[in-house]
Amino acid sequence: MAMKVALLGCGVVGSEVVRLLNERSTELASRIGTPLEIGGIAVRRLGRTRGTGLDPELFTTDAMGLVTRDDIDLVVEVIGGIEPARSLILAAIKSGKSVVTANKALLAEDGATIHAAARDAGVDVYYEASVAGAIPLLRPLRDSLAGDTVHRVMGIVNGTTNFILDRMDTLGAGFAESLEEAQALGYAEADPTADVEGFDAAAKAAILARLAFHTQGVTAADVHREGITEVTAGDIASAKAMGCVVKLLAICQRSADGTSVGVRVHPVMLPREHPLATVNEAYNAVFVEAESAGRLMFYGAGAGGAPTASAVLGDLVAVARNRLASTAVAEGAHDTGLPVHPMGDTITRYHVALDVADRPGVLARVAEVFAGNGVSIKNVRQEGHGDDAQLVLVSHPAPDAALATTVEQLRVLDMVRSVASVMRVEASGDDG
Ligand SMILES: NC(=O)C1=CN([C@@H]2O[C@H](COP(=O)(O)OP(=O)(O)OC[C@H]3O[C@@H](n4cnc5c(N)ncnc54)[C@H](OP(=O)(O)O)[C@@H]3O)[C@@H](O)[C@H]2O)C=CC1
Ligand SMILES: N[C@@H](CC=O)C(=O)O
Repeated sequence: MAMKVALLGCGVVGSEVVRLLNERSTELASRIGTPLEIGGIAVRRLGRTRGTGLDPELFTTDAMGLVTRDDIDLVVEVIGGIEPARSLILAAIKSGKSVVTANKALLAEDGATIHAAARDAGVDVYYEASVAGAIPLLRPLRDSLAGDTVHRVMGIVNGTTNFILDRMDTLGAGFAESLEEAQALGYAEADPTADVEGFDAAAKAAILARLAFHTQGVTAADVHREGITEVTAGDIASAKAMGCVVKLLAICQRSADGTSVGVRVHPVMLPREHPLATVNEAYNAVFVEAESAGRLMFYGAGAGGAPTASAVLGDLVAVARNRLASTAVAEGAHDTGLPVHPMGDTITRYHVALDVADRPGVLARVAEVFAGNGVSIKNVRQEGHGDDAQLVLVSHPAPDAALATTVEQLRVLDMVRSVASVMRVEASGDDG
């Protein structure tokens, strides 16, 4: 007998899920051991042309009625956002359905509730598509690395911002036109503020931290977040001058003593020889550093309808197989309870470019401010002369709070006309 799938949402991702379910029905049936059949599709606007070729009778605006129908076995949620997605997923779980979702915003805000409900009901909640699109990353972290100790997860997890930064770097394109292009290609969230202000990457970072460090309490609100809206053409040029490229990174890291974790999303300058520096367009790439496995790198399409639908289908096959075997993965039962430490305690490195008056004693005064905050300078160079003089400094690793205070104090020095660029720097080696 066929297993019936309820699809919630039929937009960029949902319509590709429909296409792949139709095109691959025979292979999927043989891989699972039984066919999958679309039992219904919930959308917001019934009249919209979707080109799925499906019977219009399958479409409904009654999503709650659909997920609680007795003949539905599996639910795929690709609506996005917190509500009604949360209520629909919880209702599906309560009525014994396994769920596949791409919804990082919801999982980052309330994943603990959803996993607890799934454990109680003995059903699966799979969400590979929620982080890094097509890249198999979450199941390797959850399953393959379950016997190891992960120290750091660091990567590019938002396709839209990587696309924009890449266009700004390689073509000198503007921010707004690059964002419009990313939207047209189906990479951006329904509200692209989630992408450019770093909310989407922060949600993904929270999910990665939870899986990597087995700590259920990390939510998007715990993640230090800075987006790319403040990145200027000057920052890009400054990075270029240093042989670097600007990327928005998500970094989840155990503290040196292993008693807490840091979770952050912000732009960084990366040396061009760094493997993440070569990740262009909407591609994503994530480094995982584990005690015994060493360094692993995951790379692939991070956004877009078809790549994301591929991850959804992989999960659908997995949960369908589990259902046939009357088993489910109980996720989140074990909790290390590791707390998230404040950004100020995180060890980072800064690049600072200052427009300064070109007069004797400037460098000494600037160096004094760094020293006063216990921050040592790795290198310094002067560009230009007279009114155009710019002092460019890169610090050694130091607590982020000390670096931030250093910049605040530099801003008010009378010989500093303006702070032209401030950005964290990630080294090619281990000292980042
Ligand atoms: N796009 C991408 O590259 C990726 C997206 N994701 C995630 O996948 C999910 C879907 O994204 P995407 O497909 O791009 O989003 P879209 O905005 O393209 O599609 C959303 C779909 O949900 C439907 N919908 C919205 N509100 C309701 C509601 N209240 N009841 C029923 N249906 C509703 C919409 O209906 P209608 O068509 O009638 O408006 C639409 O079909 C999100 O969680 C997103 O974060 C994850 C990875 C990559
Ligand atoms: N808007 C997201 C879509 C995938 O998660 C992105 O750009 O990465």
